[in-house]
Amino acid sequence: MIRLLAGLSGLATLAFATGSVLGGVPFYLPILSLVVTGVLLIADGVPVSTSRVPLVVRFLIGLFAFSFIVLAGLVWADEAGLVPEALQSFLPRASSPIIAAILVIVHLVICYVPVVRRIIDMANPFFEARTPTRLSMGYLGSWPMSLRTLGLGLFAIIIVLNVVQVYLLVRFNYWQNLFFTALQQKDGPVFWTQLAVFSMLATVWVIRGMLEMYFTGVLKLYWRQWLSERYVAQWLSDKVSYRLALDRKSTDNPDQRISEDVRDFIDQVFDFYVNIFMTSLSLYAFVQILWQISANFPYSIGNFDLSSVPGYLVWVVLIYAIGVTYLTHLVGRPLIALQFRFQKVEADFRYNLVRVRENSEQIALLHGEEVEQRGLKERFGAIFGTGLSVLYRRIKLTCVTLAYAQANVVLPYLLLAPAYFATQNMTFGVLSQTSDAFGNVQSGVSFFITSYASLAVFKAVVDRLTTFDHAIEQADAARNQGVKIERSVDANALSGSAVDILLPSGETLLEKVGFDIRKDERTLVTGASGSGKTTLFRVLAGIWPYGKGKISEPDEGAIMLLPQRPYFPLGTLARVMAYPLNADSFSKQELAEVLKKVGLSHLADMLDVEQNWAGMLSGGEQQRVAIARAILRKPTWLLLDEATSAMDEKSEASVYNLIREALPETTIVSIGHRSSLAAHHDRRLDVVRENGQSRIEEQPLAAFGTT
Ligand SMILES: Nc1ncnc2c1ncn2[C@@H]1O[C@H](COP(=O)(O)OP(=O)(O)OP(=O)(O)O)[C@@H](O)[C@H]1O
Repeated sequence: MIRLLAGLSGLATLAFATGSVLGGVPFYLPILSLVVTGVLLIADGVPVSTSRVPLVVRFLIGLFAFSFIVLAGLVWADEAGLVPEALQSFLPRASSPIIAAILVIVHLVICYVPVVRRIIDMANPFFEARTPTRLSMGYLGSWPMSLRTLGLGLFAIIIVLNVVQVYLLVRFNYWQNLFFTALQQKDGPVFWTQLAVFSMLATVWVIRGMLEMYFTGVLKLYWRQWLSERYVAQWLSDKVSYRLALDRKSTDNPDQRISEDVRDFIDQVFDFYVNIFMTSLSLYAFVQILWQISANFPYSIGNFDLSSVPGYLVWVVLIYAIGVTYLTHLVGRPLIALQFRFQKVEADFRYNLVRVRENSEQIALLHGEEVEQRGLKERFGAIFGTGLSVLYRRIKLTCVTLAYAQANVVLPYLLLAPAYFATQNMTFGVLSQTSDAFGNVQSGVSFFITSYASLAVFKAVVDRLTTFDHAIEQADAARNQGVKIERSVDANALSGSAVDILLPSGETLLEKVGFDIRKDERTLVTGASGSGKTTLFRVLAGIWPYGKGKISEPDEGAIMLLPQRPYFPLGTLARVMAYPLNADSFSKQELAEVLKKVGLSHLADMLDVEQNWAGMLSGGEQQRVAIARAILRKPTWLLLDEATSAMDEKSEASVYNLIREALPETTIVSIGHRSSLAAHHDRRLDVVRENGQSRIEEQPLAAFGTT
């Protein structure tokens, strides 16, 4: 597509050059056309590599290049006298193709600005995604398309709507002149005509606003859905979330990054681009108007005729806007740090409340309410203090901005009134139009000056997402990096030789240990608290990334590990039991039978009940549900890490007997501290911790509990 445009633009260059030599066509058209052709070729990978320019920028370059060719073509057609008189008023200004060509060039250049490039690189994958989706537009219907078509299509519509907005602003500006002049001259017919024109313009204005809101909202939602799903998939792929949690220094709050930061990134990248685009266009349009009008307003300071400076009103507005924006910056600057602090103390307070809610039982048992109240009061004290500082700073800032807004009402008149009174034939319409153009230029300049502050906030969001990306990449790479555990498949044993198991800090927990757990015997792993039993199980289950040595074990799917505190997802009891499979993977009857077997027959009628099961069931009952899960899954190897510790000895014995009956093909490896467990196993491995290091020793079962 871009190449086709480059070809068209190349042909246009030849046509414009001929027109220019023959006379009529302005000399800059062939030059610009040549430059646009060059940019298109570079964007398409000629002569540099294609990957340099992201798709989303190539698309924008293409869009603006197309506008350039059309606009330049119209200007050319007008010069050639091909446009009928009636259509003259619809022709673009001679300068319009210049803006389009500038936009083409600027978009290529900004690709090479490092910070902008980082932002584009983060935004681009959405616009490249070929994932099929449906664009549904309420009553109008819905259409299948790829995300890439949807994203680029909506983006193009939004840009066109913004161009329409600037066009309308300019039309309103001219309308002011005609309308107020008609009022002043008591010209009834023109007044009524202009009122009708206004109604039409206003209607288009309202419809345009609604359309922009709709398309922007839809695009942002699709984009956010895609980006959140991508992050969630990366986060939950191949144990990345677990490894991220192990390495606590790398990323805080992945939840916040996936929800708030993704939302903020999309909002800000979008608004930032659209605002810059819109403001640039409007500045361009209104600077021209103000520049032209300046000549009509003679203004002298003493003997100096200010109006002898070309476009002096533009310079005045520039100096004024820079001055006031600088003042606003001085007064408002401390607010950024204060806001940051305010968000932090708010988050601290909320986090404390959540902790109290989650641990309400412990707090009640320990009579900790008073201490908690004091803690919460202190946290709120920080909110109060910071809130007051924010308030005072805001009042000062509002004082400046309100005064500025009021001054803006009269300032243009203050500047223009002397000329208005001194010039007999100057209409009130011109005065009003000038004041409007003045306001537009001034707010455009202010936007550019203040946008650096939003860029700072924006950068913080981009940084948080980039570090998250890096952390995910690192956690993914940690699987292979520094981890020297060689795994080979052996369906009949869990064995290891010269295995070092390390902690995330690099410290050695188990050094050069060997073990051989065979399929045909039930093994009990014992050892003092903190000796490393659970970590050994994590290594066997394939989730612990820190270590080296050789391990042989069955395929990952053959091993199931039940921890002391099982995880219960939110949802129905059937879902909890079937996890991680779907609830409908098992029939209700099957689930009810297993519940009965593990001694939870009283829950058999509640399989479809949705509630916080982890909060409602006792520790022992939760462990029984986990055993039920294992019975449903029928693993070849079942690792029980104190998975029956919350049960009394009798219940524990019946659970072990049940496992033996229900899962005759399954090999059990348990971790436990109770001597009664010896009866359910054939051998014992003891993890001994001495001088800060642990080793594994074979010990007689009979000695367990008596040592
Ligand atoms: N994610 C981690 N980060 C840092 N240290 C850890 C981590 N997990 C475990 N450890 C440390 O490793 C050591 C062994 O822990 P592990 O849980 O394997 O012991 P254990 O023998 O199962 O203890 P217990 O019988 O009390 O359950 C402990 O000192 C523990 O603090």
